[in-house]
Amino acid sequence: MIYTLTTNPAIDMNITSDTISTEHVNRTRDAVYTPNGKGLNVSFTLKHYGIDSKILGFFGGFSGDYIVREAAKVCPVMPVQIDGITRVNVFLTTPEGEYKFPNAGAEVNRPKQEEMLNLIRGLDDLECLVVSGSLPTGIGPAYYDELIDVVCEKGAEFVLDISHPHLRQLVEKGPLLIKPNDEEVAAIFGVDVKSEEDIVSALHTIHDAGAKNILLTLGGEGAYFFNGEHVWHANAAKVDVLSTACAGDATLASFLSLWLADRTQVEPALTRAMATGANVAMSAGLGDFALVDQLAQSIRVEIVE
Ligand SMILES: O=P(O)(O)OC[C@@]1(O)O[C@H](CO)[C@@H](O)[C@@H]1O
Repeated sequence: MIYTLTTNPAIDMNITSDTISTEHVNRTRDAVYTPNGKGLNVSFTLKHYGIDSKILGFFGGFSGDYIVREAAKVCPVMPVQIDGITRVNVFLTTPEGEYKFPNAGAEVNRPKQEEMLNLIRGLDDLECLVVSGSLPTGIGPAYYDELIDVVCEKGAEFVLDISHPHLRQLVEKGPLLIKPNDEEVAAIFGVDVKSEEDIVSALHTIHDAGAKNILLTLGGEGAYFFNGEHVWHANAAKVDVLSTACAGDATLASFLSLWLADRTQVEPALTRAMATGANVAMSAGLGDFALVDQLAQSIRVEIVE
């Protein structure tokens, strides 16, 4: 069974405003509220493609209750209940572009952190843990080591989609897959990714450091995948972007939906990933995936090394 762990879930509030000014009241419209957080988005997208997963995370307050209730309609949820209130993240679309305001998240104290570690220790069917997103208040980066050590003790695999600088050390623990973007690769691994030559070299550096597979996303420039043998490139579908929130999570999940079960299926997995990510960027939240097949027609995947 795949489990997703969202250390810092959120209700995403997507709103639109024609103006953004400190001088006037900024009236907003078209509010869309969705139960989210990076790992939850992965579970929802996997479910769309017929792959079961279970959701782990820290949840509290009215917002936490809402997320657990809504998520449970899609996948089993195993919450660790915290005392604070799960955050609400704001995504504001304006004529100039999108503003993202992720909140820090309610505190998760040490007993709750241990409760999660024990919960994972007790999972008899754990095959792969997807750890996604930021750490809330109260949790330091060493917690990622604790989580991964529990997963490894159980003989399971793990996927990391985190932007914490500690990712540099965590790759030494041999993640099955990491999904950085170009900014994260530059900031965390200190390597430039301006040209294809840079990118291929960066992928080798990260693989040599311990990541078994790397899915490097580059927004409008598409994505690269490296499995230690070959490097693939897929272009990005051209779409009218409404909100990029959730697109990266959907890209990761849709890739996993084909590739986890059969790791030779890189081309179809990358095609599905790029089409799904583009479709999600056309709507607030994850949207309905309605245009994935159509967008997939415009994706070309090639081996570049
Ligand atoms: O603060 P994090 O955990 O890095 O990101 C949280 C978040 O922005 O990521 C998702 C989109 O990827 C949203 O659903 C959610 O609000």
